[in-house]
Amino acid sequence: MKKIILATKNNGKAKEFKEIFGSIGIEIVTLLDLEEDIPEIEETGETFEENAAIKAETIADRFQMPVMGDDSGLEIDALDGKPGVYSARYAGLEKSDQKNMEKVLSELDGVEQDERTARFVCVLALAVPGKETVLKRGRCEGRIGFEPIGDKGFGYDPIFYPDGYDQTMAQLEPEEKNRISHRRDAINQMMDWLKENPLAE
Ligand SMILES: O=c1[nH]c(=O)c2ncn([C@@H]3O[C@H](COP(=O)(O)OP(=O)(O)OP(=O)(O)O)[C@@H](O)[C@H]3O)c2[nH]1
Ligand SMILES: [Mg+2]
Repeated sequence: MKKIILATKNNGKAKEFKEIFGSIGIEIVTLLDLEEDIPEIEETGETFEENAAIKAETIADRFQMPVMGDDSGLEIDALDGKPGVYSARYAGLEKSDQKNMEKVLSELDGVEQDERTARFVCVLALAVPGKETVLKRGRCEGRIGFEPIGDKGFGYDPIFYPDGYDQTMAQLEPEEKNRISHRRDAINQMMDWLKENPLAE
């Protein structure tokens, strides 16, 4: 398999998938690369797994080809796992990374450093027409800071300190983020599965 369709319209994800798969010679095509306009896919699931499957299966049905979907987000322990599956739209439907971070920081007002534990989660779904969808969950543990720092990455990266780092995810070089991220973890698990269960060409 030399080309994979990724059912996303998120530029940050698209870039990371292209970097990671590019390094092993696989081309990633996303919904942002297609000429035709694909309607917004409604994320009606209550779990990352359900939403990743909805995205992958919708596009796999449409093109009758194998498709991967990524549903991901941030789970903050002091907020009982929020924003979770609502990470992209936490501060409203217009999807502003800035506003989402502000909302999280204000909800964590008064919460001390030791209590600010969190993790990024990435669930990858591989949908193949006529087959059962395969799901893999990746994680990256860390803590939420007190202000946004750094301008790399996307989403909540400027307020997330991965365990073992005194820099935020948005201060790390892309290669470093891609080495330790939840997305990398999920991709590694999916690649391992694909080695055991190769798709027919
Ligand atoms: O700082 C971050 N670093 C990451 O590495 C990361 N991965 C996910 N997220 C957050 O979780 C939402 C995904 O929501 P999501 O899976 O529904 O994707 P999306 O709606 O942005 O695009 P699509 O793939 O659905 O088209 C994103 O928007 C971000 O807020 C991240 N934040
Ligand atoms: Mg989404």
